Amino acid sequence: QFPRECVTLEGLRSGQCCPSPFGVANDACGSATGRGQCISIAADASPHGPQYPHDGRDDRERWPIRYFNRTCQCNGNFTGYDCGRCMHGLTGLNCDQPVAIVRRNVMQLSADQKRAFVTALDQAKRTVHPDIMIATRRYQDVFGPDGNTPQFENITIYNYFVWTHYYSVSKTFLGDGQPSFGGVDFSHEGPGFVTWHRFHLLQLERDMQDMLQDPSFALPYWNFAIGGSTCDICTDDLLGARSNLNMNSISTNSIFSNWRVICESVEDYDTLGTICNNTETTPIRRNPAGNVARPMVQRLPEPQDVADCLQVNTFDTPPYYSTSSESFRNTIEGYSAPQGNYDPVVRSLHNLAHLFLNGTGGQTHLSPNDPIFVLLHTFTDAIFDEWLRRHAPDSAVYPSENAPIGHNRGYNMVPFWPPVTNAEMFLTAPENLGYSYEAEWPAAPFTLTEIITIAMVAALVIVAVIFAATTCVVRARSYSKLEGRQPLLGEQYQRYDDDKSQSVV
Ligand SMILES: O=C(O)c1cc2cc(O)c(O)cc2[nH]1
Repeated sequence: QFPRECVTLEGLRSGQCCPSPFGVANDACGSATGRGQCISIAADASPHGPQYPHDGRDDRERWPIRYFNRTCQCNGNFTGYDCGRCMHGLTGLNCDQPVAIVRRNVMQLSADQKRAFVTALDQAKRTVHPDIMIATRRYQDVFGPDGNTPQFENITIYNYFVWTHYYSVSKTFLGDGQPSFGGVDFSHEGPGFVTWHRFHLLQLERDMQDMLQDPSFALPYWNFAIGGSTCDICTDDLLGARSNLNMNSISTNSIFSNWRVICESVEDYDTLGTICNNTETTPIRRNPAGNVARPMVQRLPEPQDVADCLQVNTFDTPPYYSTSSESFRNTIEGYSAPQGNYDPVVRSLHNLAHLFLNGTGGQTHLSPNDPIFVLLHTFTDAIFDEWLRRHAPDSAVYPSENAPIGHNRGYNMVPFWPPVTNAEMFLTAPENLGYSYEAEWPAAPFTLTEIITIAMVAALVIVAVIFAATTCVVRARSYSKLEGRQPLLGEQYQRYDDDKSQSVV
C-alpha cells in the first residue's frame, strides 16, 4: 500500500509521501529534472450511499487521507509514487516509446508460453515487493506499542496482490467486544467493481513486468463462459489439476500445490482489530463444480450470458449496489441475471465463476490466493472493455455521488498508492491504458431502434419503387395514346388493342 521510503516515523508523522526517484535530497517527485512535484491530495468528499453508517470509524474513508495528505503529481508521461516510471502504454528513459501489450486466451498459448506464465506467477509468489510495504495494524496502532515503531511489513509481489483485495473487502472494526461491521466493500457491489479490479490487475502485471524485466509481459485470460461443469484450465500445465488423493486439493504435479494462502485468520482480524500480514498458512483449496449443496453453482456461465450482458445499455443504476437492476456492472459482477434483471437468488458471470471454484477462490477475503483469480478477472475486464468499446459512455454515466463508500467516480481506490480514482480506469484499454485483448465477441444484434429504422427505410424504398413503376406505366399509356405506339406492353395487350382498333375501324 505505501512506498518503503514513506513508512518511516518521520514520513508517517509528516503525512507527506514524495520520494525522489533518484534517491537524492531536495528532489521530491523528481522535481529537479521536471518530472513532478509534491502536492496536496484531493480525496473524494461527495456523499456515499446509505449502506455505510459508521463515518469516522474506518481508515479507508476518504482514502488515503488517514495516512498521507501529500503525494507526487507527475508531469507529462511520467507516473509512479516518485514519478520514476512511465504511464501505462509507454516505455523508455523518457517514457516516449509506445508499448502495447496483448492479453491472450490462456488455452491458446503454446506449451512454452504456458510454462513461462506459470513460472512467472510462482516467482511473483516468492519475490519480495521491491517498493511497497503493508500496514499490519490499523492507523491508531500503526506507530507500535512504544509510539516509535511503525507497524509495516515486507510482502511478496503475489501476496501483495492478495492483500490489497483482502484489505478492500475487510470489515470495519468498531472496537473491542463489538461485532465488526461487514456491510462495507470497497471493491465489490458497486460501480467500482470493474474499475477497482482493472487497476488491481494492472498493478500485478506491472510488478511482474518489472520482476521479469520484460515490459511486454501480459497476463492471459480464462474464458470461463464455456458452460458445463469442467474447469478446462485446471490441468497441470496451467493452474493445476485436481489431486487424486483429495477432492479439494491441487495435484502435486502442479507448482500451485506448494502455494500457501495468506489472510485466513479472519476471526482475529474481526475480533482483535488486527490486519492480515504476509504469514502463509494452509494450501489452496479448490473443488470445481463440487458444491453439492448449491446445484446452481455447479455449472460455469454460458457463452450466451456474455452476449446478453454486453447488450445491457446502462452502466449502473441506483442504488449502485448489488441490488441494482438493468445495470451492466451488476450483471457482469453477477448479482443480476445475464439479461440485466436483478434477482436475489441469481449468481451469474463473474460471481458464478468464483462460486464454481468452490474453495479458496470462492471467498472474497481469500479468493486471489488461488491464481485462477487472475485469469477469471482478466476475462471479466475483457468483457468490461468490450462494453466500453460498444457503448462509448460519457464519464458522467459513472455516479459521482451516493454510490456505496469507495465507489464514487472521484474516490481514490483503496488501498492503492499513489492515489488513483475510479474515473481513471473508466476508459477503453487499448487507447488509454496500453493493453488490449485478443478475443472474439458475439456480434452485436440490431437494437429495437435499429430494427424500426431499417423497417421504415425498407417500406419507403418499396413505396418509391411501386410509385416509380406506376408512373412509368401511366406515362407509357399516355405516350402510346398520343403516338399510337405501345412500346411497354406485351403481345396479348397489343393483340387486344389491335383487335379493338380494327373493330372501330
Ligand atoms: O457469493 C458470491 O456471489 C461471491 C463470492 C465471491 C468471491 C469473490 O472472491 C469475489 O470476488 C466475489 C464473490 N461473490
